[in-house]
Amino acid sequence: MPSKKALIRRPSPRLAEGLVTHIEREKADVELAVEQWEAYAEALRTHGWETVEVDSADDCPDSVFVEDTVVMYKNVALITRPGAESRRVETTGVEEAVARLGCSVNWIWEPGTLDGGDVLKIGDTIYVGRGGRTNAAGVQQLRAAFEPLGARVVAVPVSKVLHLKSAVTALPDGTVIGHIPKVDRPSLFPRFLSVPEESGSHVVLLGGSKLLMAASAPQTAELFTDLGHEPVMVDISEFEKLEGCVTCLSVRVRELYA
Ligand SMILES: NC(=O)NCCC[C@H](N)C(=O)O
Repeated sequence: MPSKKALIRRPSPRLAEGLVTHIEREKADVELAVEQWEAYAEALRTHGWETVEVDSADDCPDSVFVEDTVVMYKNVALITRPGAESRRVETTGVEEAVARLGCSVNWIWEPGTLDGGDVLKIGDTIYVGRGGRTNAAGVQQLRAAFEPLGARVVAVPVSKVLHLKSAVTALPDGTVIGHIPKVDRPSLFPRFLSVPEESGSHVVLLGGSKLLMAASAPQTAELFTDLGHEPVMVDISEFEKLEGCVTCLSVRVRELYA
């Protein structure tokens, strides 16, 4: 039976030491971050997702951004090899968690690097961002892992932001959304809608017309409401200070038949 589980990982007490690449560092308030993370997890549960906590990794400041460590396609969990060396140790706990869930497990190997934040799935098309964290070998390995299972992998350049999904995600109808100044090549996507705020580019599909979005994108939420979607807003300000967005705080596991 198709599953509706979401992996999440409690913020590390060292969250404020997380990596910052494209923005100025602003000190994150860890206590507030934990509250925001709990509200985020609650929003997932309210909309029918069973949250599964990966064992926390207190020594890994960026471990809350669990999306970067694993890519799901069908029942296969592809454990990544994060582009930032300091994040590679995060994958151990995630590997244990997906194995416990009954996923089939595969890996990105050296010299490949790939962050889950660079992978956007729209049906059986998998866009992968080739940027600061994902290299060409990582793209090739992603292809080798998922194309035999029926996916078509499309590589796109990413230079203006941390990850592909910092620039674009997709609405339930497959329309790709992004804030134009941050998107390298909007023309690569068959249907593209420009949004007014950078953080409006990030949505997690909760099911039906519900979209989980950051509270920092109220104008984009209005645009989506006008188009018949139903935004569910969460404040993730402390994660945004570390270049995180709503997408990177969870990994939805939808096709488990265990
Ligand atoms: N998928 C994502 O957008 N992940 C955000 C990761 C932020 C973290 N501070 C990092 O630089 O790796």
